[in-house]
Amino acid sequence: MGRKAKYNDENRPKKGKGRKDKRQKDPDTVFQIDPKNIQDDEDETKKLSHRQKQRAARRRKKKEEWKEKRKMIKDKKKIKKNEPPMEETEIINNEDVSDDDSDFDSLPDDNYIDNEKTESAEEDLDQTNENMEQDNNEQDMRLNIASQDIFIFPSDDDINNVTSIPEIEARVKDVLLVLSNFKKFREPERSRQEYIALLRKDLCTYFSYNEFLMERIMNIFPLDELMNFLEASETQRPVTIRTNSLKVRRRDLAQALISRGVNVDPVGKWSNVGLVVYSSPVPAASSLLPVIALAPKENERILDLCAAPGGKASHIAALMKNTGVLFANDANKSRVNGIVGNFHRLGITNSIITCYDGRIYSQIMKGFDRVLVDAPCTGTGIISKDPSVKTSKDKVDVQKCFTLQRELLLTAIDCLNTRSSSGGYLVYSTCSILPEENEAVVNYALRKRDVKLVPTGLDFGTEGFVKYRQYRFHPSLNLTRRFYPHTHNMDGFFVAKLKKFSDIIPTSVSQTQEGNAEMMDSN
Ligand SMILES: C[S@@+](CC[C@H](N)C(=O)[O-])C[C@H]1O[C@@H](n2cnc3c(N)ncnc32)[C@H](O)[C@@H]1O
Repeated sequence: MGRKAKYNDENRPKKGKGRKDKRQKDPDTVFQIDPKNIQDDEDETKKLSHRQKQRAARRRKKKEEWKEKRKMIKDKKKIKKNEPPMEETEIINNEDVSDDDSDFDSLPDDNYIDNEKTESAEEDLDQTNENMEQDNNEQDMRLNIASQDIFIFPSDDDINNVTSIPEIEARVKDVLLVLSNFKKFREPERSRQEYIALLRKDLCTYFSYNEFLMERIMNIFPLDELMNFLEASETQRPVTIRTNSLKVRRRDLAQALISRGVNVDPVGKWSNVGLVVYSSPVPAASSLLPVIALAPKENERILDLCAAPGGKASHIAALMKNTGVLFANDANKSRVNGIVGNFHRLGITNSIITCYDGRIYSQIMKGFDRVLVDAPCTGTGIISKDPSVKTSKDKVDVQKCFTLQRELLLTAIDCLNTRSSSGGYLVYSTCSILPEENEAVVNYALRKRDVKLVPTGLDFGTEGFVKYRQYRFHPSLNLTRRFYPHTHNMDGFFVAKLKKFSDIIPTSVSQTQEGNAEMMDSN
């Protein structure tokens, strides 16, 4: 017997182990930036390989050298001040070389201070003690750091000849720690860029990315979020299915699946057709988002410009309740055949399926109430599904993608009917997380056509970038939404919704805007 699906029942009593146990857990973050996690040398030596021990020895040696340097600098300062009498200087030096704080407290003062000394000598002594105390505090602070495992920047040989993944993992943790408090943990002669470059190299090895894509991803996220994203992209997102509301209600579908032993749950309050499946392979929750944002209405004329294999188009048809007309287009003929098959199976009867290059669609047909552009992209949001993205995408791929995306988006806008009584809306989406394919493409369309961004209607997701590195986008780009595997437990995705106001094609564009666009082009 399956279990009954109960919706709208928030107070359902908690049951013991069961399907909830199969929920995908949050990603385990191996890399945590926590100074407390640093081992001292002794602990470390117990677990280390031969090469690691050699490195640890070099670290200790370097530490000693640092201590010596500090001591010399301090001694010089003392001499400059010309304060303490000889024996006190010795005491200071003794204390100075000691690693044990208790040395200072236990100094037999009386044995070292001549009772015959003048008042001014006593004042000198007070001053010296004060200095010593200060030095002591400083040293305490230093020792706190020294008692931890200070990360010594590796030599080129060490960088290039890492032999094991645990070594890389340890080094990534160390570098993250240094970067988390750069002033405190850096080596003075090393720049932040050097640590970042080392981190990038190690992350590429650890997670198997090429340097190009890793650099792009590192530009998007702060370090702690970066690690979460990389970890989350190693794990497949939960499978989500959409109820075909043309044939069945979600409640009945869930019941049918549960009675066949499939573990399902509603995907979330934001969708009334999605079900999360806890043990099988198919599309992700993010694919529901663009259609929810498009908000198709009955009896409208709607275009899905890049529709194959028809996942989102069939969702649109269902929301239209098989009324109006849905044009489902794709440039790829064999993929178009997939749409035909899927539409038959799903009982969709309001559609016309076409196979054109989307970039010329406005020359074939126009006057749509709504258009969806679910654009072809680099797929950097779905790395967990297609890990080849990690190594196969380069600068040229990104350029090719955003050039095509811009052209498709402009044509899609031209296909929209400005005078539509119910619509005039367009949704642009990608499964990429790169701003070049998302905010920059939409920003380009804002300059080239008479359109404005409007809220997506999705009440979750993070805001699109208005600023990204040195680039500045139109402030309304904050209305677009980004979705990430590590924050929303779904594939990486981008959704923007635009409203068209007229067929006017703006000609004059401010220099700054053009400048930004050129920067994105040359990026
Ligand atoms: C992200 S997929 C679309 C997925 C689809 N919306 C769905 O939900 O099933 C992008 C699609 O764009 C199509 N495509 C690529 N270049 C195109 C072009 N110039 N015109 C129209 N479609 C194109 C690809 O064949 C691919 O099927």
